[in-house]
Amino acid sequence: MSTAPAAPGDDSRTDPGGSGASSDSGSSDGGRDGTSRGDGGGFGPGAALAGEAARFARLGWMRATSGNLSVVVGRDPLRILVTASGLDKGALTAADAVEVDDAGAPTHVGGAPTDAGGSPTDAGGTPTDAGGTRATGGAPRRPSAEAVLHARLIGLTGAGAVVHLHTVASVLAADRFPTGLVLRDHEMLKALGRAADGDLVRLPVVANSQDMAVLAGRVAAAWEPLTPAVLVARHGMYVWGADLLAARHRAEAVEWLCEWAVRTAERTIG
Ligand SMILES: CSC[C@@H](O)[C@@H](O)C(=O)COP(=O)(O)O
Ligand SMILES: [Zn+2]
Repeated sequence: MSTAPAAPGDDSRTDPGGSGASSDSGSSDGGRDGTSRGDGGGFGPGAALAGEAARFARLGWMRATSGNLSVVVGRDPLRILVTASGLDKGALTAADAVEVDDAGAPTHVGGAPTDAGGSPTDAGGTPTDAGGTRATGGAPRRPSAEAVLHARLIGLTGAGAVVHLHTVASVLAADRFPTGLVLRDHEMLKALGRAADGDLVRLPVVANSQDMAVLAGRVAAAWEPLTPAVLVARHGMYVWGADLLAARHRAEAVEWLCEWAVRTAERTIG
């Protein structure tokens, strides 16, 4: 007898081994598997995404439904839980997340299995017309429009979590430093895993695109192995880490550095 696929927000299905628990800054809020208790209530990756999103939203970094977060829940094959699209990121619940594969395609659509392209199928693999990924008893949910980019970054970097935030300072910095934000001699660089003295760090900047394949290609071409962030012009930042807590701390550092750079440029250049 085959096992029924778990609902996308079903946190009981968490794969602790694949959740990115090997944080470089500890596990999230005490959760042994790095998935933590989130503000959305409960434990597991869905609750962790909701909790992180609520935290970022309180900072004003996920306004107007912007931004999206993801966490790895399995490695073989790669399975990623990503926030659902179009929702208020300050008010997510544990069920407001969708599991996707290494290409960013939903693995469960309408609670049913999918084919290799993410299209819904019946138990025998015949395509069906189910409309969207559905948490148990809930409304249909689609993965973030930027799930493809999350999957690409996780595949490239081996990260356990990715955060995408629409912060004002990251957009201002990308405007001001369109060829990349070069930084050195900052204590805050240590939060990015870099040295505080003499280490030249460049945050890459890429042009925005509404075509996720194009944007993912730009980010894939621009990212640098020692620098866990990319700025997207007129859009925001992508930051990654071993788990959600590491990604959060790095995002906070990127925001701090962007704000410093922009304010300093205003003061010294005008
Ligand atoms: C204010 S809409 C922003 C979106 O277009 C997108 O950039 C974004 O960050 C959120 O998309 P989502 O599909 O909700 O994950
Ligand atoms: Zn965005």
